[in-house]
Amino acid sequence: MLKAEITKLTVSDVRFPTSLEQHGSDAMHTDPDYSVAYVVLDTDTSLKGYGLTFTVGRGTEIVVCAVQALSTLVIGKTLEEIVSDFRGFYRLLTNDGQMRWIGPEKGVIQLATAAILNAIWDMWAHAEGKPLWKLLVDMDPRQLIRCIDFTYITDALTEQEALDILEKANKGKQEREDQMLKEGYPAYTTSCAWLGYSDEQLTQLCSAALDEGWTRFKVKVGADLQDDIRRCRLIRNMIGPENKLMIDANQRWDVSEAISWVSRLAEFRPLWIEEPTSPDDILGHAAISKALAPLGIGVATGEQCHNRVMFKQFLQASALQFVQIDSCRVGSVNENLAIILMAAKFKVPVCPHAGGVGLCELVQHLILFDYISVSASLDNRMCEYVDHLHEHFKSPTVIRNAHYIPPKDPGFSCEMLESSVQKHQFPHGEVWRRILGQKHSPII
Ligand SMILES: C[C@H](O)[C@@H](O)[C@@H](O)[C@H](O)C(=O)O
Ligand SMILES: [Mg+2]
Repeated sequence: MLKAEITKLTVSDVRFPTSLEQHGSDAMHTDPDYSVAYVVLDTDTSLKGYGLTFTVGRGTEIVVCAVQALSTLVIGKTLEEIVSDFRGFYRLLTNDGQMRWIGPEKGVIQLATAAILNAIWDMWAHAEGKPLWKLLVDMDPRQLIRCIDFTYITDALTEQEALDILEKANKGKQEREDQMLKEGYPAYTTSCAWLGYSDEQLTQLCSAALDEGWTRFKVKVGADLQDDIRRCRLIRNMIGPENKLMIDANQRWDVSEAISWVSRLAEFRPLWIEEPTSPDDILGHAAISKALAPLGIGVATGEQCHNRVMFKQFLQASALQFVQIDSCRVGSVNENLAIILMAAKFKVPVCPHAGGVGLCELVQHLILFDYISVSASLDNRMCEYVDHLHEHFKSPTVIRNAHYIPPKDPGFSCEMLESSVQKHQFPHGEVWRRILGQKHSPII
């Protein structure tokens, strides 16, 4: 299977009209249509690879274009050539002498890189007949290290240190894998409290979630302080003093505003404030972290953090207390391995971001790897879950008692149902023809 040669890359613009019901809405993204640039790699054998990157609607066509631009670097390669020097292949994609100018390693081009590399990892896991988390867990630490590009991060984490972290975590690995298979990985839910939901909806969804066994809840904040106070009070009263509450402002504030706004919400005892300000403002996050620490509130960020270099600086500056890796924002598994290992070195918990379509499916593999092979801890750790659009995936996430149950099917859980892809293609799929055909649609 490793000898398979990639013969074709197909990329589609697939969008779901979630904005019609305000699913996924926050203080900055008030009308997201959860979307993906969806990649299918064909080979000269029956082996295929499926990958995606997440977007929120308009602009997905630009990511599709970037994937097409990168495709020339992929077609004609065998899986073996790629994975036997995965670090080299990562650099080939991210350091093309001309295309790196439109990055480097950030923005649209990095989203496109993620979609392609996610498809390669999916193909590799398929070739080995394992779910991706298991492929990673079983991999020799030296081989894992050879998948990572350490350029620009050796002042924070050397290859030797990364290897030491992995080797140290060898102890107890089997027990942790067994525990995960039995109990699953702890999750929190965001889908009760999107910003555009009414108080009635919030109450109803939160009460249903409590019935299902959820104990950790995230609430969107940042548009209006009085609304935030009312909504946080409502949720805290419903979930009681013991359950966990997190708040997420999606980059809405300046630094001093973030500190004063969150101080007003401190009475509801949020565990963290997520993305309080610009995702690029490392020193701003450090100032917010310092100001909120006495209130027992941490800072979480990562869903729009460009790359490992940014994460390095966040960690070096003590600018975050929760690392929110994202399976589609940075350079796929390769770059997330670097981030997970840096977080371990700095002893900061990883709590992945998954608010989007497909993000839960993908990131569960990475957090299972983090627990089994790196951190060996569940302290202050949980993985985000949103209850939207799983029905479009061939191997959707399985949640039991508010825990992610490890996927068993081979691959990276990226494959979507062909019928879903067809129907939701933008703008010619049946769903969009219908919506765009209606005059005065809120989406146009
Ligand atoms: C537009 C999206 O739904 C975001 O609001 C979402 O990813 C969010 O920040 C999250 O943390 O889940
Ligand atoms: Mg968020």
